[in-house]
Amino acid sequence: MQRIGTDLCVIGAGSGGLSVAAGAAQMGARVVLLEGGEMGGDCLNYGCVPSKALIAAAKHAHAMGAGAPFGVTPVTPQVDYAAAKDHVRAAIDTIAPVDSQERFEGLGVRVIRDYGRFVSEREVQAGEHVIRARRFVIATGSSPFVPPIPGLEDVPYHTNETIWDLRERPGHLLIVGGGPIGMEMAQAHARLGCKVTVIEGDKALGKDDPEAAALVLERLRGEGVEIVEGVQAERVSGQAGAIAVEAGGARHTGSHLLIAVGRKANIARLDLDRAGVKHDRAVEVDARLRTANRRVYAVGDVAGGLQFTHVAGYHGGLVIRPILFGLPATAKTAHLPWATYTDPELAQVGLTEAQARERHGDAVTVARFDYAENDRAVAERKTDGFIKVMVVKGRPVGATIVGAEAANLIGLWSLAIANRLKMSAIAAMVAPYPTLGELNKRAAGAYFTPKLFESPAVKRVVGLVQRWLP
Ligand SMILES: Cc1cc2nc3c(=O)[nH]c(=O)nc-3n(C[C@H](O)[C@H](O)[C@H](O)COP(=O)(O)OP(=O)(O)OC[C@H]3O[C@@H](n4cnc5c(N)ncnc54)[C@H](O)[C@@H]3O)c2cc1C
Ligand SMILES: NC(=O)c1ccc[n+]([C@@H]2O[C@H](COP(=O)([O-])OP(=O)(O)OC[C@H]3O[C@@H](n4cnc5c(N)ncnc54)[C@H](O)[C@@H]3O)[C@@H](O)[C@H]2O)c1
Repeated sequence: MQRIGTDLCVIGAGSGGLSVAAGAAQMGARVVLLEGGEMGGDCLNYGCVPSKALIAAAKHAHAMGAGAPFGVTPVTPQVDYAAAKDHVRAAIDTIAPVDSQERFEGLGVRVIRDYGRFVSEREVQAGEHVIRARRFVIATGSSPFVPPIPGLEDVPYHTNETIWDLRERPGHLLIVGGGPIGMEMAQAHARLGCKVTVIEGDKALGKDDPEAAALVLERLRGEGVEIVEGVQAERVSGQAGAIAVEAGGARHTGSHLLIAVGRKANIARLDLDRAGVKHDRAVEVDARLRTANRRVYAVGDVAGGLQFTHVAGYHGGLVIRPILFGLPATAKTAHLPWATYTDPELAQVGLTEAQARERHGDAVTVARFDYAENDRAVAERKTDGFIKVMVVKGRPVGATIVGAEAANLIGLWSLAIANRLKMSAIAAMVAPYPTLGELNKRAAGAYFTPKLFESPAVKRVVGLVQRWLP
């Protein structure tokens, strides 16, 4: 057994752990980083990167059949599904060096490729090493939750960890779960030529604004994706190539099955009780991301809040302050955006309209602008969509965008909320013409329109000034 003494031990080399390790090492701390699986974690290997790469391939396939309104004869694309998966692999391989053991060792981090578990309040064991550290950061992420559906264990199924290795194109992909994973994969596979059925126990994209989600679902249905809502998958049967899912009294049959019903925090291997770290289904943290053990922090998916790469990165940046400098830092959530990369994209930051009305009642004004009124959207035939901004006392408290480039557009509202900017600051911005970026400015304009153009007081003032102006 080799004993190592260090300032900081980071457990998990995904989006959160890598942010902490890179920042701390570059600022002079001695850092040990443990990773039991692949460097880069879920996002690089099984999540964001492969999903966005497959979506990109699907977008190309879709475009080949969608040129008619532009005067371009549609053709049925010849999809080589295995080659699309090669593209997915290439995207992962291109990004992998940034998250690699070599790069982190180059930054001065000691990387140990093994799973870690607490053996005391101050020590973690990983293989042949026992690491005693001043501070620990748990950044072990999450894994696909596989529900105990009768029959599932006897049938071949995929999760987000295995679907990227599938090289034969599914004839008919059954997807259980209509959250972001389910819907992104549904549209991508439909566009790559698969028949797709989504079985959703409640409402598909149910965590998002219902009006915006409905627009996405309408598009997916229009592209041939069958979406069955309000029915739980109750039983699974069959074998490779012929699988049946029974749900709500109906039997859905397909060739392949993807389970996408949410995540479970990776805490089972950690022996958290040995460290006095409280946990339920995730590690319990306070607003400063501290656990019940004052030497131990938790960041990212394992901390049980919003489960996104940029949130794990944000957490990582935050905990460096107390760990390195002893300064307090509180995690805020109001400005954290998320996006679902369907076409149209669906993005949210802060409160939805329903949440804003519940919290602020009549004090909320909803400023809205439609893509159909944006000239660039018209030129590109991307007119499906809208932006809604929830405003209280002149400041945005939330924004919902559904439509082309929604994920890019939402960033401005995160900036506004993070810095408590007023709507006047967004209205003062000048966006180049013609861009989708104008949508943000026009939404701010829509907030002021009734105040300026429908106000008798403003009309009276203008009338008065005009009488006296030389
Ligand atoms: C299909 C899919 C698509 C997604 N798309 C997006 C997207 O577009 N945008 C977005 O923001 N988010 C997306 N996400 C979510 C995103 O991947 C996660 O929020 C993010 O990876 C969380 O980072 P993390 O550092 O908390 O955990 P992870 O990235 O999961 O990293 C945790 C690491 O810890 C390791 N580990 C676990 N236990 C131990 C242990 N005991 N000892 C040592 N190592 C351990 C694991 O092997 C893993 O490498 C997607 C997720 C999925 C599944
Ligand atoms: N674009 C992105 O940023 C992105 C993409 C994919 C995933 N993610 C992250 O990964 C997380 C997990 O995604 P997800 O889609 O697996 O989870 P999710 O929890 O968001 O959605 C799962 C869905 O499955 C349904 N469900 C649960 N049990 C069911 C059953 N037995 N039968 C039918 N339906 C059932 C739920 O009602 C829910 O709508 C997301 O919440 C998000 O944080 C992000």
